[in-house]
Amino acid sequence: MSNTVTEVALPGVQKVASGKVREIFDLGEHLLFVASDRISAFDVIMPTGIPNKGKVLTQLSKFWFGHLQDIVPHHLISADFDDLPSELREQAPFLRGRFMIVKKLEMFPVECVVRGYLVGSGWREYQESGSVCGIPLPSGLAQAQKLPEPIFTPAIKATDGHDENIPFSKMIDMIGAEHAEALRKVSIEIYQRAAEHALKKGVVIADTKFEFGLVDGRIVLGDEVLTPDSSRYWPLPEYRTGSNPPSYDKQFVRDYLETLDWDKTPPGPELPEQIVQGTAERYSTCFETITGTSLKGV
Ligand SMILES: N#Cc1c(N)ncnc1-c1cnn(Cc2cccc(F)c2)c1
Repeated sequence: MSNTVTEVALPGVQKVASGKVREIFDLGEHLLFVASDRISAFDVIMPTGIPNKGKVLTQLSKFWFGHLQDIVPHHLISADFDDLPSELREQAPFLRGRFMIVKKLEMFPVECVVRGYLVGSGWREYQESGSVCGIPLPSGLAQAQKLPEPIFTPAIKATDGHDENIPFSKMIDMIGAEHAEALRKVSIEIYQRAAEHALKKGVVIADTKFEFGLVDGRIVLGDEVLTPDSSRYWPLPEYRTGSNPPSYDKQFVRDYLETLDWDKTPPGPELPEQIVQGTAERYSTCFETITGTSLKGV
């Protein structure tokens, strides 16, 4: 049977939000943030899941929340199975390792993107204008080159689901100068801390996206954080400038899809078992490399 994955449904709890690969449910005082094994490539969700992907991304978020909590408070309350309500422990054992019980935040309607390397839409914009999101950059930079300093390029979720870059001035209009400047500062600080840690482990975190909210007027880090779904992870040994470096986690899937006569529109094609297993191994290796611990027992 193919390892297909459907949206998570949970008995007795209301779903309040869903993304490509994650769902949020209302537990009353808190929220339940669930990561599925779904994987997307070229912005299309594949019908075949990657075993343990949701567990890896959840446990990576838990690691990074702890690693960064001296800089910024976070919304994670617990990722321990024993802390789930009893009816969920009994009826949804598949949640083990892939959920977070989180505080309810008053979310800012802005995605806080930090770019440390010149790649993707940033590279394309730089080639045309010498700047990224209106931020001028030195001339002569190569594709995937490390930027002199990380840049903050906020975005909003467009109606078609894609991220739309906005100028910092619009972020100020949306949430006020005090919060906009505070989010820019803390986003760059936590990206730098994480990127430095990852580089020591042989992983380049090229860019990432944070989401924040407020609790009692205080800024709190929400969503997932510094996962391969919210960030570009590159293996350092394969990192080169001048082309798009291979993705730590998704390269097997991307390379396989490029061999198909597929027009990159939904539905995505089923993934062969060897691609699934190879990708699952990349995710678990990524977790062990970044955290220095094993997923076994989670
Ligand atoms: N995190 C968080 C969070 C929180 N702690 N409190 C209140 N709201 C949110 C919240 C609401 N939507 N999102 C985006 C999002 C993320 C993941 C999956 C989705 F479907 C949608 C985040």
